[in-house]
Amino acid sequence: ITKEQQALMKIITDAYNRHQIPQDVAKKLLQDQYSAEENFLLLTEMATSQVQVLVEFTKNIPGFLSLDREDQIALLKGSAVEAMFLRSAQVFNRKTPSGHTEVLEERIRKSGISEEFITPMFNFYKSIGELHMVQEEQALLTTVTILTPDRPYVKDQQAVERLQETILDVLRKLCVLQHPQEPQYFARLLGRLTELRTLSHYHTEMLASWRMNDHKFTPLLCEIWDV
Ligand SMILES: Nc1ccc(C(=O)O[C@H]2C[C@H]3CC[C@@H]2C3)cc1
Repeated sequence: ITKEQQALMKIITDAYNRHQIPQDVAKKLLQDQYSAEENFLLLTEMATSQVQVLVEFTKNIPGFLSLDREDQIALLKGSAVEAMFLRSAQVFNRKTPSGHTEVLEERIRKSGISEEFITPMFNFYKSIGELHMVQEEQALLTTVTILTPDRPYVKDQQAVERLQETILDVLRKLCVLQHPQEPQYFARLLGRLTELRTLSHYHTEMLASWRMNDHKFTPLLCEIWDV
């Protein structure tokens, strides 16, 4: 890893750690009662704050703000679900001492999300947990997801591709350094991104089923997901 690649990794990882869900939102998961309504409202608050965190994090990706403005929006809208599932997988797998994990799982299971989406979601969380990613890998993988050139409405795909390749190069080298006994680790990481795309299709249906039962979303979630 070259000096400038180390600098790039540091910028991205620091930004990733700096922009986290506010503790008060995470703490709420433990307090209030368990009605489906209450759980749904908590998840809405969690998802909204995760999107806000995503926007702030993305602004720190070197080169992102130099992209065409409309392409920046297209990348954010196109990657929000995947970045959110990646982030919530990491929150979920961080065995917090106070057992947030079970509570969060309980709330997700009892929030009006139908079983057909719950299963793939928790399978994904498990498959992310099994990777035991270091925080740099988490930050870089999320960045690779955001910088996906073939999102809908991206005009200058080349410019996005150049940025993504830079990050992929650092991530590949980092994986070799962090997991020397596992040469195919980098490929496994990228395989998770494919699983993420499947999840985002489930997510769209999840939103539609919530809308059906006139569940209220926040303006930010409506805007980022065109609901
Ligand atoms: N009104 C909404 C509430 C929650 C979501 C959502 O995607 O929730 C995400 C947070 C974690 C639990 C389900 C997914 C992952 C979307 C709209």
